[in-house]
Amino acid sequence: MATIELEGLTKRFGKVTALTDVSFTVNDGEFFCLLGPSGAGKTTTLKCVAGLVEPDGGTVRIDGVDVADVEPTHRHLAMCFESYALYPQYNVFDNMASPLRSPRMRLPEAEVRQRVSRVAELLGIDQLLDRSITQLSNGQRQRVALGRVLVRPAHAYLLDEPLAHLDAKLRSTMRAELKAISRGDGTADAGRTTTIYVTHDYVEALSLADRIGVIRHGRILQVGTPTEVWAKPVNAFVALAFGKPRMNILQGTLVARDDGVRFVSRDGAVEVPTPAVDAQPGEAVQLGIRPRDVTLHLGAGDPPPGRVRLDGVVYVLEHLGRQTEVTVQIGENLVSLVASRSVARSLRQDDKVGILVDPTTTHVFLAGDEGKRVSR
Ligand SMILES: Nc1ncnc2c1ncn2[C@@H]1O[C@H](COP(=O)(O)OP(=O)(O)OP(=O)(O)O)[C@@H](O)[C@H]1O
Repeated sequence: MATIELEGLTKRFGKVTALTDVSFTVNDGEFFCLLGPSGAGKTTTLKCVAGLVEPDGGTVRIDGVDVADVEPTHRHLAMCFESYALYPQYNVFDNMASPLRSPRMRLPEAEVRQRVSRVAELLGIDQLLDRSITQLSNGQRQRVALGRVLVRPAHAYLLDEPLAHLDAKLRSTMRAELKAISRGDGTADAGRTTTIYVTHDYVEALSLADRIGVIRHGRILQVGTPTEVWAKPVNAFVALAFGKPRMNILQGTLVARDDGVRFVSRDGAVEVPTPAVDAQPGEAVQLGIRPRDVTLHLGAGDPPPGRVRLDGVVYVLEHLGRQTEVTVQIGENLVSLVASRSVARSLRQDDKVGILVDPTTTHVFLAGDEGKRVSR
């Protein structure tokens, strides 16, 4: 177990700036997900921690010690990068056992067997232990590569998209297993192992992480618990990074009315009170509404107290299994919501519908794709 601190890391590759002032701390035993789109700098960050990339500036500390002069092999980290290298001439068992039999570790063979079989069982590859690597699917290879990391006693695991090549069902099973392994369940090592886990999949981050660091263009935008990044995204980019369907973002301005400040869309068709906003009337802003915070209001009648009714027409219906994504056009604005199949079944394109918005669940950001959150 270890604390890992990154302070002001910068890295350039020629003209490309991969990291700018990256700072965050991963606490002892914490499962930390680094989430960001392709090219954001996730792998480079992980490699700086591992010692495989030398940062141009900044510091990496492991348990309070600056590791700039510590060789990768002496950092006591177990790493799994997406381009996993396995020994094709060995079977699965020997691949997983190889780090434990290395001259540096040389664990007794009984312990090697015990560790390999526990992890293999957790990852669902125990029936493959005698197979040659060449006889495995990509998904199975990926699990072997991950297993090879997890068998090792280490101060921390650095995992780079370890579930990338698995199908959806297996990914979700593996997520649960990984969470269990990181807690120390079923492994020989007591307690939780500090883990930095790189992913571009927000579901993975929300379900696995104790805390998430959102990275874009080599900068950390927000670090927070899954609840914090979901409920209080610091800017519009972070808001859009979580959730499917994605958060609705409407462009407009803040306008002072007699009863308080409101968001008014550019075309004037959407007006929603913005009760707690740190911005001035007249400012260009974006209103964020999560699809699951919007409901349909079919028929006439006043909205329930505390809700705002907006009227529009059905723009598109998209079936998502037992639910349907309904996109409603209000003036020039599109607002998506998720309705039950039974409710959506009665709807047709161009039908007039009302939607209900609870202003206390909305998010207000300044204009721009990284527009800062101004709602409290
Ligand atoms: N060895 C290298 N030489 C040149 N440029 C590099 C090198 N490694 C990374 N980069 C560049 O640095 C930036 C960050 O890359 P990095 O691999 O860290 O992103 P990432 O978030 O892990 O992306 P992905 O999800 O696609 O793996 C990218 O623009 C990438 O092209």
